[in-house]
Amino acid sequence: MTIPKILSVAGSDSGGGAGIQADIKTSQELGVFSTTAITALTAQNTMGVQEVFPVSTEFLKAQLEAVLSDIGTDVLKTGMLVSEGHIQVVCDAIDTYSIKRVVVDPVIASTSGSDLLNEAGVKALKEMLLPRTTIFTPNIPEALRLTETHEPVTVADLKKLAVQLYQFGPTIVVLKGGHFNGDAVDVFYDGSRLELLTEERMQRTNTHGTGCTFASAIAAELAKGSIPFEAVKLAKAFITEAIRYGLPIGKGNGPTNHAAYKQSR
Ligand SMILES: Nc1ncnc2c1ncn2[C@@H]1O[C@H](COP(=O)(O)OP(=O)(O)OP(=O)(O)O)[C@@H](O)[C@H]1O
Ligand SMILES: Cc1ncc(COP(=O)(O)O)c(N)n1
Repeated sequence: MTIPKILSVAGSDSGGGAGIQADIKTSQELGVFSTTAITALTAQNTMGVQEVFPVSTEFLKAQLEAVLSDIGTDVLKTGMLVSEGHIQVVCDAIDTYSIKRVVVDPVIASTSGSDLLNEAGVKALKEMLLPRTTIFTPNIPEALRLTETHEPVTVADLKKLAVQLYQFGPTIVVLKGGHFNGDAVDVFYDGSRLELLTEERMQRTNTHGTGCTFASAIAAELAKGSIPFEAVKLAKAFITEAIRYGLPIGKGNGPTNHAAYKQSR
């Protein structure tokens, strides 16, 4: 029996809704084994990020080597990456272990406004990691930061932005429309095929960790052998149910409900 596996390289969210915790819960729900390499510990809850304690680049490398030299992985997924040095270590691991499927969620800042990747890290993300990326999943503020363009107003603007992001080198761009005005429209672009994945926008406050959950669902489905577009379609259904049944936990923005998709089947 082959067991599908993902390796999540991300930060720990003590509040349990985003980061490593979201990735583990999502892959478990989708029947995929997840290993982890933690880039930073955050003291965080539904109100925001109180403190960040980065792991040294040497210790990140030790975690990656421990996992990859023994267990291996079908897909490597990244979230919070802290700095240029951390990105270099991840790129070295991708090359050394010839990892062919890489899902990159460019966590630049938390929804509550804390920086989770420094300035040099944003440059390294563009120059080093994106050319090694299979599926790149920026949200609109991240896309604008990387391309230095204006806020998309129409769906045509969203499509243009996805095409611009493709120039950074990933095989596929999935531009997330959670921050768009109107429906929650995501754009899938692989250099020739451009598809829209559209769901009605739900008015919800418990949306902490939506990006991490969506990207890890894509990674899990790729690990199970789905082709990229099918993996993205399933991840969209997974996140839609997770947002619909978001959990009223804590005093601020609660987490999404990672169990909702499976319960709805
Ligand atoms: N209110 C909503 N209703 C329906 N779908 C939504 C809503 N908000 C986000 N989504 C969907 O959730 C997924 C994640 O998108 P989003 O743009 O929120 O990511 P993100 O900003 O990286 O998330 P976060 O930073 O909160 O972790 C996308 O598929 C998006 O369309
Ligand atoms: C460790 C970690 N990784 C990612 C996020 C982004 O999630 P959000 O934008 O929902 O705050 C986060 N807050 N913390």
